[in-house]
Amino acid sequence: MAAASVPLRLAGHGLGNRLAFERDPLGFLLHQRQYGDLVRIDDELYMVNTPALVEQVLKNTNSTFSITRDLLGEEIDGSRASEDLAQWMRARHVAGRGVNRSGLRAAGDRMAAVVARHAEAWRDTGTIDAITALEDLSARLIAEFCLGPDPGRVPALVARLQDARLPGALPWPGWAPSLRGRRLHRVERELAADVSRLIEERGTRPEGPASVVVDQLIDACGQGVLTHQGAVGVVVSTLFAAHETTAAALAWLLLLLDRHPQVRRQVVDEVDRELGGRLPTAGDLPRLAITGAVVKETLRLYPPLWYLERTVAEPAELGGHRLHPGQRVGLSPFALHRDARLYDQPATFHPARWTDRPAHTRLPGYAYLPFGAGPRMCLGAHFGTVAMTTTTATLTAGYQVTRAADCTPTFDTRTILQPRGLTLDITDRAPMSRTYR
Ligand code: HEM
Repeated sequence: MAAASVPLRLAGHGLGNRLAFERDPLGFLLHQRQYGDLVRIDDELYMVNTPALVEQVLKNTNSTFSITRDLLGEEIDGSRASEDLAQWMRARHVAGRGVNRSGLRAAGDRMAAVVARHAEAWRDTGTIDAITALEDLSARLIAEFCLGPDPGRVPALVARLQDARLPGALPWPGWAPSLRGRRLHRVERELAADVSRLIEERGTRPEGPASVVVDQLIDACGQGVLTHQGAVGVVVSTLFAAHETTAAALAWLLLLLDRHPQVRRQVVDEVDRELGGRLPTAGDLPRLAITGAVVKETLRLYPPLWYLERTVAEPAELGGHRLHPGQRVGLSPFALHRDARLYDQPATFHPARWTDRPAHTRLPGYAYLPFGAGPRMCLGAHFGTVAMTTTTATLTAGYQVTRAADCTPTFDTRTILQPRGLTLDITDRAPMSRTYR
């Protein structure tokens, strides 16, 4: 491992760094890298900037380093001995068995039909707000996947939970955050109640179509591995973690295809050649190599989770520097993915880097992290990739998706990384190309 640099304060004192981080988070993350592999932002926060140090932090999460906020931003006890952590790890293990490749194969075959239905409605409207429409789609995809073909109000409640969490564009008055917190908890309770009812209904009527995820959870509850509340919790967290990230990634992907018509042409040719006008199934995806590379490259340039953080739980040494419990360590997939030491022309959208001379054959481990890594790696990495590839193939096969002339999207980093203000025009590609209708 390269020796870590002396930790540095960029702007002379810690507060300056914090303000710079808040003002322009992405610019700050790219800027701080030049100060070394391990950079001190202030007494509390350090950044790691190399795959080797990132590996040390992510691999040792749940022991030396911990996650101290849940997916909704609430504080939790993530220490090694915590019962909450043990319960979460059991629940994620069981849910993970349902999110595996065989569980996904059946769901993947149904997925394109859901995308096609949404796309027709978008085409009828003509113009869509990308984030709202894609969140609606991904909430539906993940709700069906977790809970079966009839997830009731769950997709709509997931969208409401998201709204309740997002800070407004204007600063909040002092009393407002507690109002927002109350609203967030109300929607969370409603969502948990609906999920709980759907799991119970499935438990009493085990015949008929359902989802592998919910059946795995019910089995685990029956064996005493998991409580009913634990099963509900993992579904709520999964719904929430899945829909916003997948929607943001798809929005970036559609924006990139609009900006790079020659790549779009390659995707259209591949989809026409491999699918011949029908909807994609899970079995088609391995042959959609260019589409898959576009998905990978989008997640490299615009990883929705652009910044990850851990709290030091036990005395640690990182890059030759001692860290103490309570201090925090940050790492940025966004900055790592744009590091010229790891990627040629890192700021260029170049999907062929994943197919022509596969970048991953030369990349060190922990250099490509859209889904994180280690024991807390994303539970839905495979589902997210399948959902993005299926959606891209279905949309490009049938429709022309272009950025509306009057919109200028900007970087939104308030929660995950999204193209704020992206509006898309959806029209039929060519009547003959849509034989699946
Ligand atoms: C393109 C889409 C997605 C991206 C970029 C993404 C990214 C991530 C990342 C980076 C983490 C790790 C956070 C950390 O280390 O602190 C994570 C966690 C998680 N993701 Fe995803 N995700 C996506 C889609 C999904 C989907 C589809 C699901 C569910 C099927 C899902 C479920 C989860 C869960 C449950 C966690 C928490 C894991 C834990 O803390 O143990 N994600 N995601």
